[in-house]
Amino acid sequence: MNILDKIVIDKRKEVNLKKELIPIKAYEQLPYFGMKTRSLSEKLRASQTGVIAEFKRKSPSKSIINDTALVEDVAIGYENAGVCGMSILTDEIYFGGSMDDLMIARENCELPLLRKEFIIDEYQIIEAKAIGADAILLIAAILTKAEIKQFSELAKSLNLDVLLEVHNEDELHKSIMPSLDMLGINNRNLKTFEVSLDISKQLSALIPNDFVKVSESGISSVNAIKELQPYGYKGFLIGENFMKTDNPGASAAQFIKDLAGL
Ligand SMILES: O=P(O)(O)OC[C@@H](O)[C@@H](O)c1c[nH]c2ccccc12
Repeated sequence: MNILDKIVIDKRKEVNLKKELIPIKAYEQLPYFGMKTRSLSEKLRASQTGVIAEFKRKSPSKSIINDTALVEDVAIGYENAGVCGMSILTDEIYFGGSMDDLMIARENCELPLLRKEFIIDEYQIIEAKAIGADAILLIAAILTKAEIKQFSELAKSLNLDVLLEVHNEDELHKSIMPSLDMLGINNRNLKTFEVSLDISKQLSALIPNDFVKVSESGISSVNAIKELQPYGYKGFLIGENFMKTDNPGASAAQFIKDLAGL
C-alpha cells in the first residue's frame, strides 16, 4: 500500500470519529462561518509574483522541516513579505499541522488562507469555512469526478475558493469543471515523492485558460518561477524552501524582492 492510500484510510477514520464527537451544526455557529472570504484566485490573477507560501512542519518525504517556527510569526512574516496567500497544512499525523494552526494564522493576518488537507468528506469543507479558511485544496488523486463536483460546489456555496490539484493528464481530464477556481499541478508525486518541474511544463497546455494555473512543490529558486511563468502559471506554492530556514517570513521577503527584480 502506498503512502497516499494510507493517509486516506487514516483520514477517513479521523473524519468518522470527528463526526461522532462534533456535529457539523456546531461549526455553523462559529464566527467565521458567515464571514466574507478573501479571494486567493483573484489575488493571484492580479499579482506579478504569485507566491503562495506554506506553513509545514514536516512531511512524509522529509521528516522534520521546521518544528520551532510559530505559526503566528510565520503568518505575520509572510504577510509582510507580500505573498498572495498562505497555505496551512492541517493534517497532524503526517505533516505535523492542525486546525489550530489555521485559526491562529487567521487571527494574525489578512492573507487569503488555503486549508491544505486531504479532503475526502464534506465535513472537512464546513470545518475549513468555520475556522477561517478562504480556500480549500482538492486532490484529484484521491477523489472521483463526482466527489470533485460535489465538494467544489459545496465550497463555492460557502464562498471558498477551490484549488484542484493534479499530477498527471488523467487526473486533469477528470477534474475540469466550472466549480473550480485554480488548477494546481503538483510537481511531486504524492506516492513516490519524486519531484520534477517538467510535470508543470508538460501539463500546462492542457489547462483551460478559465482557471488560474498554479505550480506546486519543488520550487526553490526565482529562476524556477521565471521558467514556469511563460507556461501561463500565475501561482507558485512554496513550502520547504521557506520553512527550512530559521525565519520563513524573511526568506519569503527576500525571494519576492529577487523575483520582482528589486
Ligand atoms: O515543500 P514544497 O516542495 O515547496 O511543496 C509545497 C506544497 O506544494 C506541498 O506541501 C503540497 C502540494 N500538494 C500537497 C498535498 C498534500 C500535502 C502537501 C502538498
